[in-house]
Amino acid sequence: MPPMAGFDIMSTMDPYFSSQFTFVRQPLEYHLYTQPRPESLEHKYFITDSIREELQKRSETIRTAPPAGLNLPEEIQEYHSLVPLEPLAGERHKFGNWYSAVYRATNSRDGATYVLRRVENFRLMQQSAFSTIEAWSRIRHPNIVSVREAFTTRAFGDSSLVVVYDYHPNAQTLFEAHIKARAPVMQNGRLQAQQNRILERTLWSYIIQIGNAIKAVHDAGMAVSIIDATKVLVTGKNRVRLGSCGLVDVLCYETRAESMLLQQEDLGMFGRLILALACNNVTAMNNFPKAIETLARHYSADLKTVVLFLMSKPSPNKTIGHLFELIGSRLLTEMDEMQNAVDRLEGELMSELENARLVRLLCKFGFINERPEFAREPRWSETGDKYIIKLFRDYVFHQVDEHGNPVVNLSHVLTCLNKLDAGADERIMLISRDEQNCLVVSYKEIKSCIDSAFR
Ligand SMILES: Nc1ncnc2c1ncn2[C@@H]1O[C@H](COP(=O)(O)OP(=O)(O)OP(=O)(O)O)[C@@H](O)[C@H]1O
Repeated sequence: MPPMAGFDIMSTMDPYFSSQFTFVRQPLEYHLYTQPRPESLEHKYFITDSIREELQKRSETIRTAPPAGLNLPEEIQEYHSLVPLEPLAGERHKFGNWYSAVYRATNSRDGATYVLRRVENFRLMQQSAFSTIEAWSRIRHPNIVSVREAFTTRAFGDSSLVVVYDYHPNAQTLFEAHIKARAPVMQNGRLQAQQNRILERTLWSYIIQIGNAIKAVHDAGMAVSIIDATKVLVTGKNRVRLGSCGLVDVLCYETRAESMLLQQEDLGMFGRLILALACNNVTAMNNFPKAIETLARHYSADLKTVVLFLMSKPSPNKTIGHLFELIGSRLLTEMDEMQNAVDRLEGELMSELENARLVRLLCKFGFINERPEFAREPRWSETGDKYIIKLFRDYVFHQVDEHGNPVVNLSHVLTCLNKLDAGADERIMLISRDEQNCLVVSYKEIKSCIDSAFR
């Protein structure tokens, strides 16, 4: 019996002989397993439009140039191309006792984009205050905007403190996403206020994500110190991250309370944030009984229990760990959602799987075909290897139907390129445009022509 390709049948018979008869693994021609899809499903070769649009918008936001005349420093430390992330004119809110401003900037060392949060007119009393930023920069958590570094600068014309964070393009604050009043819209011929009420399952998702972030910070022996609707960012579909971490630690370095106390305060702030989101009002806490009544009217009793726990008096039992005991099986729902989201994204990624390889192949093609500087060189003449490549290019891209109309068929192009990349033995007939020449060649031969021409 002839041995099977790449596999010696003897090696399965007697384990004592296995060292003599080894299994020879053949390279898989897996490119050939990509079956062309029906023409009507050609769009499936690419990620869906909604995701593409979202990512494209983010990429565009990162690349927009700063408007002229902003009068901002050209460069601060290693950061340049500053763009304010909020309007410079109009009402400004204070961050504690200070005015602050947020800028996007590019780092010249790694080329990445960051956020600089500047606190104006700040005088650093002790250099050791920056040790808290070092501790923050060691925390990497999916629900915390990463803190990179902090420094003081006179580049803005005053003495400013700058804390650098990761940049999440097109992020919104929870306030902007859920609480800020929206312009009324036309409905049934009448202007109507837009419904802002946040869904209960979204609220639970936020509670779990923010609770998770707080737990990571408390486990590291630190406190968040600012949990506020304007300082929590929504960075994608229902994904939230605590922003502005570490800032209070530097600003209030001299007057910081003990971390146990600060952690209890974190839980209170967290409760107030949930209440503000549930009531659609940042000042909901000013009338606590009414706020609880509104919450009870629109949401489940479990949500009320969580808020009451977070707003209860400080006690040794009031910890972020205890909150997760109250949340219970809702954690599983959140886990399901997350896993579904990963599956969805993997599915999207699958549709782009072959594209990078095919683009490289097309680039190779582009380098070889129609080089004007070689037009009269015998080596690049319209004969031999280069001629085959040219005819193959026509076979892939320039076919016409019986009426002389171009055949625009993506599946045909991808099938040809896949077979070419795999160097298949299949033979095709290449015909010159004037129909005077006809060559029968295999993909394997065309592949070797392309390789040698490219070299
Ligand atoms: N790390 C970040 N990545 C992307 N955008 C951010 C980041 N941090 C803040 N922003 C954006 O910058 C803008 C200004 O942030 P800021 O914290 O000043 O919010 P704000 O709503 O203006 O709060 P305040 O009322 O306290 O000024 C917000 O739109 C926010 O989405």
